[in-house]
Formats: sequence, C-alpha cells, structure tokens
Amino acid sequence: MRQEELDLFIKLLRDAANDIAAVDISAKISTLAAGMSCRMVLGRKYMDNEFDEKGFKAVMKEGMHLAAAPNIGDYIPYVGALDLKGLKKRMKVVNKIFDDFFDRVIDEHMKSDSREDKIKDFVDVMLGFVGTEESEYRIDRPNIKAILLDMLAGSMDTSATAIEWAFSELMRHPRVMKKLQMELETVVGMKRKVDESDLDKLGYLNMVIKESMRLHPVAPLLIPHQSMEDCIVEDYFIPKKSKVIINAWAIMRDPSAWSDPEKFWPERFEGSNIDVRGRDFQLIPFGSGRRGCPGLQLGLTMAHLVVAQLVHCFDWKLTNDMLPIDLDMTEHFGLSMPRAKHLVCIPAYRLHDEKD
Ligand code: HEM
Repeated sequence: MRQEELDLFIKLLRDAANDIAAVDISAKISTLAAGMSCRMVLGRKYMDNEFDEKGFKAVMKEGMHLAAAPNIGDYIPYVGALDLKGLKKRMKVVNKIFDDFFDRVIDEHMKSDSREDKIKDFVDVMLGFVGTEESEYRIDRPNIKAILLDMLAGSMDTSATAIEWAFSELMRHPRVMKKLQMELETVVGMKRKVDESDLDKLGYLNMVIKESMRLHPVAPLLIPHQSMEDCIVEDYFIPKKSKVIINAWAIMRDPSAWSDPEKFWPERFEGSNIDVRGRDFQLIPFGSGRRGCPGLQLGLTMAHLVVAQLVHCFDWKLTNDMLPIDLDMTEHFGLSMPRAKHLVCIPAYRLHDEKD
C-alpha cells in the first residue's frame, strides 16, 4: 500500500512535469505521508470531512502545538486547575475530535467483513486481542484509541518532515543531488522505479539521509523524559523524577563530536559505523533507549524510498531562476521542526520507462 500511494504521488508529479508547472513539494509530501500513515494504521484513507470540519492536518497540528506548549501548571501543580493559559480547554476539544473519530473507525471495523481470508489491518489486529487472554496486557477500546493516536501522531508529521529536509538539502547541493542520481542510475537503471528491495544497495542515499537527519532532527528536543533514579551527569545532580529534556539538535551539531558541523556533507559517513539507531549518542534523530522511536524502521524506509524516487524519477529546478545557495532553509522550531517556508520547485521526468 506504501507503493500504491507513492505511485499516485509520482504520477501527480509527472503530470506537473508535463505541464512544466511548479509544485508545492512540502504540501505534496505531507499529503503523501498522511495517506500512507492512514492506510497503514486505519486501513484506508479518510477525507477531511469524515474527520472534522477543521480537517485532519489542522487538528493534528493543534494537538502537537498544545503538547509542546510550556504549561505553568506542569511546574506549579496547584495552579494547574486554574488552566491560566487555556491549554487544557483547547486540548479537551482536540481530544474529543480524535476520540469521536476513532470510535467511528473502530465501529466501522467491527461491522466490516469478518471473513477469515480478509486482509487484516492494524485496527483489525488490535480488535482481535480484545477480550482474549492471548496478550500479556488487557486491551480495550480506550487502549486501542490511545495506540491509534500515538501511531498517527508519531508517523505522519515525522516522516514528511524528514523527507522534506533531505530533499531541501539536495536542492541546495546540486553536487550531492547529481552524485545520488548517478548511484541510482548505476544500481537501479533508468527503465524502472526504485523499490524497497533496492534500498540496501544504496549506500550514498543512506549517507544523505543520515546527514540530513543530523542537521534537521524532526524532534529537536526529542520527547520529554523523566529520570527514574537520582543520578549525576558530569557535575550536575539530577534528582529522581526530574523532567529531562535532551537537546538532540545541539548534540548533532556539537563541534567536539563533528568536524565542520554546520556543513551538509554526506561523505563524512564514508567508512564510518555511526548510525541513527540510538547506539551512537552523537547521532540520535530517533532518540535512544527504551523510549526511543518504535517506528524507526518504518520511518527510515519511508524516507529512503520517497527521497530515492523523487531524485531518480525527476530533475528539479527552483522557481524564478533562484540559485540553490539562495534557498531559504529557515526552521520552524517546535515539538517537530519542519521548514518555515514551503519548498516549491519544478520537476522534469527523466526515466525511460513507457508506462506510469
Ligand atoms: C523519520 C521518521 C521518524 C522520526 C525522525 C521519528 C523520531 C522520533 C523521536 C525523536 C521520538 C522521541 C524519542 C525519545 O524521546 O527518545 C519518537 C517517538 C515516537 N515515535 Fe517516532 N519518528 C519517526 C517515525 C515514526 C513512525 C513511522 C512511527 C509509527 C508508526 C513513530 C512512532 C513513535 C512513537 C509512538 C513514539 C513515542 C515512543 C514513546 O513515547 O515511548 N515514529 N520518534
């Protein structure tokens, strides 16, 4: 189903290429990631009007914004009940929209075809555990709704932001773009598109994605953690139950860990074992340890595949004859860190395949 969504996306870009039209690639990547996530998690895509009048992305954005907003009640608990900044009230509205929507999704799945040979989606699998002794934990409707929210919030924005930044860096660095196109030409050829089984052979692509995630972590401060025990880090005493915020953005640009840290230079990973999986603490775009990202493999696959297809299928130009060096790379800082301004560029199809 990921491939189906990607085929639609490439088809849309190919139409734009035929018309030599500029594409808001940030918006298109965001729609692609939302479509892939919805199909993987909920079994099908939902139209905005099936969700809420404000639309899916707007409500998700409001939820993420509220989750990241500093709340005085978190630090001075006895003023929490006063909800001085009105955050709780707004969060309740978002919560109700998601809660009603997930109820409808679950009802729809319960009513749907229950034949044994039906291909089960994620919701079907979780519903299969309700009322059984099969799983270690009891799973009920509220648990399913919480997991669905986690999966959607965790996957939609993150993958889109990672893809958007990697592609932006490639637009800004034509040398790297060309080198990646050469790798794709050598490994895949020009007669078919890249597929997931090619990804292991694309070493330079892997370096490009790592380097982009180093400079542009999707969650620059990760998600707040809590210390389980008293501990000492360097000379600082961190008491048990402290809220710990990790500045992954600063760690991944730390000059004592990286040479020329501000430079986008994928070749720094040549012959190096440093990886994004949480073992190398200087490179932690997915966090590390027990609360590290459980969707790492899926997120990496989506990012590699989409970036590979964008670069392999098309040559790209910036609009208004803008030079790559002039491309605005300002970040919008929050719980996640997308581009401040949408990336707009013009595709030209370059594969020699006959069909879409
Ligand atoms: C390129 C894509 C992705 C990036 C860069 C990313 C990054 C992260 C980061 C930095 C965290 C916080 C880790 C920490 O605080 O130590 C996190 C948590 C999480 N991610 Fe991802 N993620 C991505 C894709 C996904 C996907 C595809 C899913 C689900 C299918 C997902 C689900 C989650 C969940 C549920 C958590 C919370 C884990 C917990 O609280 O224990 N993520 N992710």
